[in-house]
Amino acid sequence: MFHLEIYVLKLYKGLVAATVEALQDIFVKNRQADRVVEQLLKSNKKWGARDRAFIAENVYEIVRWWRLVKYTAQVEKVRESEDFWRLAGVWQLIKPMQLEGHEALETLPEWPEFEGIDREVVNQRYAEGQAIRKIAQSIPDWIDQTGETELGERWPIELAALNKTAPVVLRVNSLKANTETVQEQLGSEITETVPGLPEALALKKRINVSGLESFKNGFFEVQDAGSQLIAPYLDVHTGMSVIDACAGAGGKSLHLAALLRNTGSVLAMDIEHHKLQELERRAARNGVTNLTTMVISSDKVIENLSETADRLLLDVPCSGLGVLRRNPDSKWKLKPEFLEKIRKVQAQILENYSKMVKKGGKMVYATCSVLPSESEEQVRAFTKRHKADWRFVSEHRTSPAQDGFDGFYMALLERK
Ligand SMILES: C[S@@+](CC[C@H](N)C(=O)[O-])C[C@H]1O[C@@H](n2cnc3c(N)ncnc32)[C@H](O)[C@@H]1O
Repeated sequence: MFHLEIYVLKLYKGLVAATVEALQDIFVKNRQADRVVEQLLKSNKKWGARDRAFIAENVYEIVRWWRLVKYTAQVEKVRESEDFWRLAGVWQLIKPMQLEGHEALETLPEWPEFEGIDREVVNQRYAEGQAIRKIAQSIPDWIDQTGETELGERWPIELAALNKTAPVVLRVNSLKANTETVQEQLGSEITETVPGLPEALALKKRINVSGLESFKNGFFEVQDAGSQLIAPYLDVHTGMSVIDACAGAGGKSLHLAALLRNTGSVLAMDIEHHKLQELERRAARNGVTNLTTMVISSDKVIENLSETADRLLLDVPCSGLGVLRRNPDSKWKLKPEFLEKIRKVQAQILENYSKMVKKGGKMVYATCSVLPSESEEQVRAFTKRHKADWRFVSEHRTSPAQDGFDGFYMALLERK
């Protein structure tokens, strides 16, 4: 969807050192990759646009290809600074084979940190790694196994697509703007429309959108195309009472408020207060006036809202295995125990929160996971338990492999 520039490669030691520092923060201090990159880029005002792009791209791509890079570099445990430097050096050699638009380096610079990296050995190890899926696709054994068990033949195709760099997609805020005006403001060569998604604009060229006046004025939000299908799936009409019960920082709450054209009400709920505070800031920027927030501090909060919603969105917490393109570090941090636990939380949320829907009202259950055990199977189990009072209407999946969107699942159910 967007075009990468061809980089003529010259390595600058300061930038590689910054990349190494970020990787240490992510893998040793266990910090979130996007936060680390954001903070690092803020910390040095002297870096130009190309330097920033170099650091962001190299950090994200090394994290994405971590297992493959380690295998190629023959580093089992990455602990010391010298291990990280070795990985950064080996990555520079294999980068042109992994990413489009990168020229091969003739040789690595003769820095002491890169001593002992032999190009021939690197090429040989890289070729060997390509024959082993979990190495070539850089995924932990247990996730590869779970994916294969749950998705069968579709798994290798989706896995490969989940390792692609994600496009940046905007959702135009229909309360303040339309796609034509935003396209004009950004420049026609910057964005393109997305078939089937009237409010989406995909960036053809990576730019820092959050610094733009039109962003600060609330004309658009950054939201993946697959995610933009979820709020419309809830079939909202003006004047309705809508609850978004796992609202987080509110990507979908804002979309729901816009679909309601600021009529009716959106009650955005979450167990985490700081996320709702961020949502309130975003709502103000978006010109949203029909939204309130509420922290779920106990079961009582949910009970008190029994049969009050015309529409309910349950965008439940999940493994995030549909959005690995954007959060490649999560595959290294995710643990089987967490997946087990989160499936139970999903079932409980469906069971308890669905009571907030009025008779005749509707609910969408959504995940950003490619796994049926967090998605289709949860909905099947729920409708089986509640045959008498809930009707399954429809479901939809987005596929990173087939439509290039993140991997979302959404099911629409109606209360009898
Ligand atoms: C997939 S994220 C939501 C993303 C959000 N809807 C958006 O569009 O940006 C799931 C959210 O559920 C929240 N959560 C976790 N457990 C919850 C619970 N028991 N009840 C309500 N929300 C919960 C998390 O804090 C997180 O913000």
